[in-house]
Amino acid sequence: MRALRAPTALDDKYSRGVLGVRTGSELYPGAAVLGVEAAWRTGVGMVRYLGPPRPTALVLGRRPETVVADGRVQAWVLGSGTDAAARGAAETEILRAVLSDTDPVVADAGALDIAAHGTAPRILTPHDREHARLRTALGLPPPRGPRSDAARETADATGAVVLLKGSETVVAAPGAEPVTVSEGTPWLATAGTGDVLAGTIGALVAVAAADRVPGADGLAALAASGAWLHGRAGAIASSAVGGGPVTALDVAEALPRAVAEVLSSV
Ligand SMILES: NC(=O)C1=CN([C@@H]2O[C@H](COP(=O)(O)OP(=O)(O)OC[C@H]3O[C@@H](n4cnc5c(N)ncnc54)[C@H](OP(=O)(O)O)[C@@H]3O)[C@@H](O)[C@H]2O)[C@@H](O)CC1
Ligand SMILES: Nc1ncnc2c1ncn2[C@@H]1O[C@H](COP(=O)(O)OP(=O)(O)O)[C@@H](O)[C@H]1O
Repeated sequence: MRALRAPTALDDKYSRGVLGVRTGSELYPGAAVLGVEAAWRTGVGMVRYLGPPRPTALVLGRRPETVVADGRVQAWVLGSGTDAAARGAAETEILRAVLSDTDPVVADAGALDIAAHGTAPRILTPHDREHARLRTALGLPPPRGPRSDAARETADATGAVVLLKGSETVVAAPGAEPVTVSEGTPWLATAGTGDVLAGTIGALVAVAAADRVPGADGLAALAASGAWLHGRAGAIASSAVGGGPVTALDVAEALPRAVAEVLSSV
């Protein structure tokens, strides 16, 4: 499966995929802006953002093209900039409904606990600390030994693709050999780049699912491609400032160049 395709004369905004995003909170509104920005910059037909008032206002301020009305989507990003401990009953019910449906889901941060279960095709995107917490909740031992072994075990236990973030990002699909993505720069170790990654992968999944909902192997390939594009965008953003530091928003803004590089090489 090709993770990226350029639009053609036959495309419209719906044929290119619609991504639904439920991220951000009053405490972490910026995470919503970063994920939505990244999704647009990766190339998707439409982004629907559904969240609390403050992040909604900030998302619209930065990206007025974002649709904030509910409606059909081809994939979801859930959880960046949210805290599972602060989630209300109504939001839990909505997330459960999404996770027991059939549209693919990218789950980050505050949605990881709930997305460990569900019938929807799922990509979980923990960093190491979130991964350890998730394993505890699942009754698995703390991660020891190679990160890829632990990620694979978590993928097997949840039935989801597990993308374990770090300087080396591991992508493990249930029952399959994990792959490692090391494209990027240590400058990516800065707040909010994980929120950008979730939006990037969400866009790739929505575009692919507009054609056909991917199976676990396809989802894992899209997750790895998203991690690679995100790493490449970080490297491009740093090069643009002579190899200097980047912010998460810089990474999102560099995504179109990373996408263009890939499309021009095929
Ligand atoms: N702009 C936005 O809106 C952004 C929003 N974001 C959102 O924030 C949410 C939480 O994400 P996260 O990854 O920080 O959470 P988490 O794994 O619970 O880690 C917390 C642990 O870190 C530790 N710790 C704290 N300070 C430390 C220090 N100085 N040096 C070393 N350790 C330190 C601290 O440990 P302790 O204090 O117990 O030692 C604590 O246990 C999540 O929703 C994410 O999406 C982010 O993406 C950023 C941009
Ligand atoms: N030292 C590093 N080298 C390369 N990439 C890194 C490094 N540290 C973190 N990253 C990448 O940066 C992102 C950080 O995500 P995350 O930990 O969720 O941060 P946040 O929650 O602040 O958004 C991930 O994509 C991760 O792979």
